Amino acid sequence: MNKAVDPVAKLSGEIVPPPDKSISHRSAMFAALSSENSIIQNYSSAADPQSTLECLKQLGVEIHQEGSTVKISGVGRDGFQDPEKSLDCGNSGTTMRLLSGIVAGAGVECTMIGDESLSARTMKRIIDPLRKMGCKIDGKEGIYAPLEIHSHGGVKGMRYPLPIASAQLKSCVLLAGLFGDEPTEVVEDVLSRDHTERLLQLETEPYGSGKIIQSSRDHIIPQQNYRVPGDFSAAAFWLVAGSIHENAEIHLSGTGVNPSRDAVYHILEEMGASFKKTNNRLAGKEPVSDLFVESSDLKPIHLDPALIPNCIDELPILMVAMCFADGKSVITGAEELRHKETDRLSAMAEILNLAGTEVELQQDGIIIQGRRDFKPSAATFPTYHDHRMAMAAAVLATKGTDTSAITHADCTAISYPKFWTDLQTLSDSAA
Ligand SMILES: O=C(O)C1=C[C@@H](OP(=O)(O)O)[C@@H](O)[C@H](O)C1
Ligand SMILES: C=C(OP(=O)(O)O)C(=O)O
Repeated sequence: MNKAVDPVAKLSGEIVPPPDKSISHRSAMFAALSSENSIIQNYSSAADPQSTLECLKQLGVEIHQEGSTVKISGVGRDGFQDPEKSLDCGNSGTTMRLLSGIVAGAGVECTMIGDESLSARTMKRIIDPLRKMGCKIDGKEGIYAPLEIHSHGGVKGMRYPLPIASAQLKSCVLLAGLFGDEPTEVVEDVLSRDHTERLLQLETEPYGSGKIIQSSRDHIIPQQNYRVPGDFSAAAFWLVAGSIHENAEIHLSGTGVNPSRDAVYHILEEMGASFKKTNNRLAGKEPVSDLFVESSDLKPIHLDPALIPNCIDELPILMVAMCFADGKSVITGAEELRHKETDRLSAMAEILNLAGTEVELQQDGIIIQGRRDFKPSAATFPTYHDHRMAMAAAVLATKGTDTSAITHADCTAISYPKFWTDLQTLSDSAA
């Protein structure tokens, strides 16, 4: 389905961002792992976190969903059943990489599958460490889904310096580590999102500029009773939309502002964006605030590569902001973008090019020549079925010279089912 996006003269109103995707996945998996029952409020209705619930049900976990409230009866580490069919992770890398840590650790006999995009994403990063821990796991051509997982003689704890700054890899190893008699220590030099350590209340200690996180069979897995915060990664589309429109005032209530996720807030502020953060509070272990953004003049930036893991999913929309910052902006150290739902570096270069921005694509980044008075050309923007490409292209198109089309627009349901309605709400309230 193509979606037409018209230029918008003004953007204003209040948005409640969708429930956080990363936290929703984890809340369900950790609730299942716990020996107690949990009630999770504001669980995401997006396709990816729903894939996680379906997989857990296949593993014998009792789950009742009423609206956005999800009740999960914990089965404990040893209560997972061998599923009758393959575990379908859909489009969700987080489901496949985190759940594989649990099922491989538990020695559940199963096959994990995904859609075309997920089946083309490397799983080598999790297969290698899981094998070192004694888990039995194999993939197509050794590195892709379907993943075949078998029972084994027990998980061996290990010390694991992370070779990639990836929260999915970190979480996978820590989750498998929960099944080992000896501790597993994950050494993280470059800090990535820390929801797993927070929500499981794992022991962490500082180590150089990073930290060491520990898991083992002795660790008691806490109940997961809380309200999932609004998704900062979804809110980021409106932070940028509000910054680049001359006539914008957007309120984003109940947005998660975990410091390991909110780098783009600070990057945009450094670029000159005008934000306010109020009503700071906690939802369970996670910080939440109400955010406000209004029109601003953006300056270009050379992004510090150390910040990349803390804004990895926001880089596509940050590239859109860079198109409106007067001068040359540079992103380096972002090769991981090539391993997402699509190659997000190439796809964004194509989208920005079609809009008329001068870009230079590099192996690990992009150089963008921005202009304060930039008027994106109307175009049919390809998304490669990638939700973040679709939403970034849509925000760009709201500044266009004429009506644009966004291809495969329904892919926004992967993380943000109400995206198109929210865009309409912000555009209508300006009429
Ligand atoms: O742990 C998570 O919930 C996620 C980690 C990130 O992936 P990597 O760990 O591969 O960087 C991110 O891109 C993804 O959307 C969600
Ligand atoms: C990369 C993403 O998710 P996942 O890896 O879970 O598919 C994303 O949501 O941008």
